[in-house]
Amino acid sequence: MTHKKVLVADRIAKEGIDVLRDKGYDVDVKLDLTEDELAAQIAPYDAIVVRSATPVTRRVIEAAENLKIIGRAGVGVDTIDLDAATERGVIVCNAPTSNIMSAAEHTMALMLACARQLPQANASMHEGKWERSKFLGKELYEKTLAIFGLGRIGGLVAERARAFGMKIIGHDPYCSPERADQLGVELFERVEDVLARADFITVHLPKTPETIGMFGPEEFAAMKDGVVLINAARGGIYNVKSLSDFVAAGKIFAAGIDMFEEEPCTGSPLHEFDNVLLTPHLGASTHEAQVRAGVQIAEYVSSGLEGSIVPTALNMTLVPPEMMDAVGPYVPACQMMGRILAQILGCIPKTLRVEAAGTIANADASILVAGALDGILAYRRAGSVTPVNVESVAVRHGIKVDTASIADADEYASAVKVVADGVEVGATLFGSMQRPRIMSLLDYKIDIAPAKQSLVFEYVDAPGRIGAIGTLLGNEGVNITTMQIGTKPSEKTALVYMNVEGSVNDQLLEKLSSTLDFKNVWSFSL
Ligand SMILES: NC(=O)c1ccc[n+]([C@@H]2O[C@H](COP(=O)([O-])OP(=O)(O)OC[C@H]3O[C@@H](n4cnc5c(N)ncnc54)[C@H](O)[C@@H]3O)[C@@H](O)[C@H]2O)c1
Ligand SMILES: O=C(O)[C@H](O)COP(=O)(O)O
Repeated sequence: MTHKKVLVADRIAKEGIDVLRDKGYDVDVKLDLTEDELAAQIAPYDAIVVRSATPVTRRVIEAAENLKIIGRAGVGVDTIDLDAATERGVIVCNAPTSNIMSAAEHTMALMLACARQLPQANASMHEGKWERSKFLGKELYEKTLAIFGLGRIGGLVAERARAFGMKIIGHDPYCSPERADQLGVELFERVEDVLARADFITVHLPKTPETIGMFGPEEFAAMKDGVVLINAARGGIYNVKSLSDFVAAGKIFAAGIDMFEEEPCTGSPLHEFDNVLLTPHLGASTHEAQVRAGVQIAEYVSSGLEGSIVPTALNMTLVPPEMMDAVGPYVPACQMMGRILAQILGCIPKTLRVEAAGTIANADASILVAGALDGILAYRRAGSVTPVNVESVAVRHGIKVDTASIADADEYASAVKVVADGVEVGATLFGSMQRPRIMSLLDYKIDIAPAKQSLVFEYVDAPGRIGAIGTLLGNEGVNITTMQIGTKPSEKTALVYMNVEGSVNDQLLEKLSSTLDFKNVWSFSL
């Protein structure tokens, strides 16, 4: 009998490797492979386990003929090409709670070390000096700590900082007021309001296009003189060049940096300063975190290889066969509807209702809710929403969820409707590939297979509107590939859903809105 093969490409705890071997897998540990070497050797493996040192690139994934699952023994998956994995049907999962306590404790260690100048004092002692007056520090007590990103690690840091008597403020557009209250954090909507108030600032954000470079010259200038800055999240959230300029100018008392844009990092402008405490990505480097990460990822990888639920799958939700048969094909449709609602609402909704109708009316709706919530939160979260974490994710974001079973799906065999803060979208599946098709939007009846990019217009119905939209888009080089019109005769309004190709930007949307008198115009990227 041939055994499934697992490649462990980064250092993980022996306990994790033991779990994989005990389950009967052939486990090879090959460390420090280059991309070329990994691409050349990956073909026979069913699974690969990595940390942050070994990127799993598109090239590696495309060379992986048997790969079913990529396991990240830790939190961040920014070194894994999620799109390439999803395209190839390869599950990507992580161990998102394994090292958060260690990362939070490392953050506190950096804060205290910065505040009391411990590295400088230690270096001075090792040089045989006794310089008591040189190292005058700051207390944490009664200082204001600003936390950017109030997720798992940000929350743990808030709890710990409270024990030091700090006042805690924060910014996280996706954190509910209830969670902020629970954590004792005063939330601010605007970044600049937080910057001006903080004595200490720590970031616990994922690496996204929004967060990379989130702190540049303007933000540093808006901070208090003598601020202490910590980054144990991802390199580049503080722009390194401008951070070093502000350290050089004496604006910043100290900085504690655990993460770098390029790793390994053995030289940077920050290396010049004694009051910048640098650690080589050590947030998760504790015995306890490594055992947890190794064992958890081994269990999840095994679940994936055996076809069971992988609770932390980031790019797909695996469900048991009986559930999958009934509602599984609706998961992508629910994710798509969630993404549409997120783009209409522009914020996380307070209420979410999922109605399953027709032949799926009596199936377990948790997977549909998970799909819808996953879509709504898709742009913001590091993790995915699955039936396993759906309840806690909803509570964490302050979303009240309810579900309904409707026996009759009108002219369809089955359908799902998702309503967020009163905004409705419905979909059914069509064809042998069971592709999602939107059948209603904002209670307008339509019937369209959504493309990657679409424009939606709601307006008071009158002759010539579609022609005018078409002419304007044509003039701007935007091609309409399909469209559907829905009307509400009683309100004398209409909605047109257009799949489009070409460059749709804010200027074009503004031009459309100002030239033609619409009730609403939306651009969706799916
Ligand atoms: N130093 C280490 O070794 C180490 C260890 C573990 C995790 N990490 C990193 O720490 C970071 C946080 O991890 P986590 O597990 O707490 O993640 P998380 O997903 O639980 O929390 C991230 C939070 O950031 C918020 N957020 C997203 N975009 C935002 C924005 N533009 N502005 C404000 N808030 C925003 C999200 O709403 C969320 O609450 C990640 O980058 C992770 O990779 C580092
Ligand atoms: O995202 C993470 O889990 C941390 O950054 C730790 O990364 P590591 O496993 O490479 O130490």
